[in-house]
Amino acid sequence: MSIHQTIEALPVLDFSNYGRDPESDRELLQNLAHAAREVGFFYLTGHGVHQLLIDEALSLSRRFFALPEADKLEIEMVNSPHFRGYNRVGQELTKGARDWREQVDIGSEAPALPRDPSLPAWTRLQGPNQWPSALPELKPVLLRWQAELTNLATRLLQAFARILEQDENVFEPIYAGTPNHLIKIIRYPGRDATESEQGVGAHKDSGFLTLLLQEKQKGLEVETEDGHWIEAEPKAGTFVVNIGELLEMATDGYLKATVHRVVTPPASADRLSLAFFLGAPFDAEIPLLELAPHLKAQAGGVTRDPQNPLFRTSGQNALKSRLRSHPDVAQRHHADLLAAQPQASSAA
Ligand SMILES: O=C(O)CCC(=O)C(=O)O
Ligand SMILES: [Fe+2]
Repeated sequence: MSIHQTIEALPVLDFSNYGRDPESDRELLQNLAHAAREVGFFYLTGHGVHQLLIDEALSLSRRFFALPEADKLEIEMVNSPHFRGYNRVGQELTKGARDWREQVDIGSEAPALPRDPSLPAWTRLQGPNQWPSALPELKPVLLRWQAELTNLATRLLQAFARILEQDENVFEPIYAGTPNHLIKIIRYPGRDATESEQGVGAHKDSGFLTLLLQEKQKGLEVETEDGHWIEAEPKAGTFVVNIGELLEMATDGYLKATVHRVVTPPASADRLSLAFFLGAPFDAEIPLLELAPHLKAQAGGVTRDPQNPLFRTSGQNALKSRLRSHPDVAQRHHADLLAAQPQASSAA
């Protein structure tokens, strides 16, 4: 990558005029290319997601986390072979260490497939979500959230295709039909209620793109190429967008998935965020784009980490992340797969 100076803050991109006229598109795409290559993280304004929906999604998430524990445990993830549902604080691991956050994972909804040893193991990821009976309003709002953010992430992916000098629809197999996405609603308790600073440990996201909504409390930090951390504090009206491992793979490292983490909030504060990960359908093969020579010359290859092998089949990649992040689910439902799995590294 091309970092020659210390970056102090994430860039802000305004998407409101995207697609209206070639002149403003050119400027936006230039800024996007810059942001994507320099930090791999940026704030997005003009995203078109209605403030009322944002407010509703945040307030219902808060109400979910305020429910009595028994109501939350009704949808505990360990009940779901498909890694859906609620995790208590300290239940999820990043690089083998506990993340001090509670969360609900909601994926693309589809019927579970029969356990058939002749099917690839990642088919076990497909299945229904769990929804809390104590808060029935949560489901319709998060389904709208899924639909809106899939739409936004798709438009962003088209813009990424353009900065890669590809056809705008080169990633269509990723989002046409039934796209694969994951929502996490997350609450990070304050320092008085945790045992460490690790809200979520340093990691890369495993999908194509992540869109993150932060409520008010800061804590997200992004690692720059020169190894320092910049704060991505909440900015009203914005999403934080970042690149995941699948986009790194598709571009042979021209675009990089950037390492980030969340630091536990101070005592008596807490932090709420909603993360949306656009992945690829589990049966999709991640394409390796044929980049123009001047782009290819800047593609440094995919980061090789023996602890974190990357697979071209999307489902295999997703299963790897899920098994190591949720050892309780893995033990209960997928013990037969564990011996074959390498440990550590990405959170989602
Ligand atoms: O909560 C946040 O701000 C970020 C969460 C995150 O990075 C993740 O879940 O992958
Ligand atoms: Fe992340």
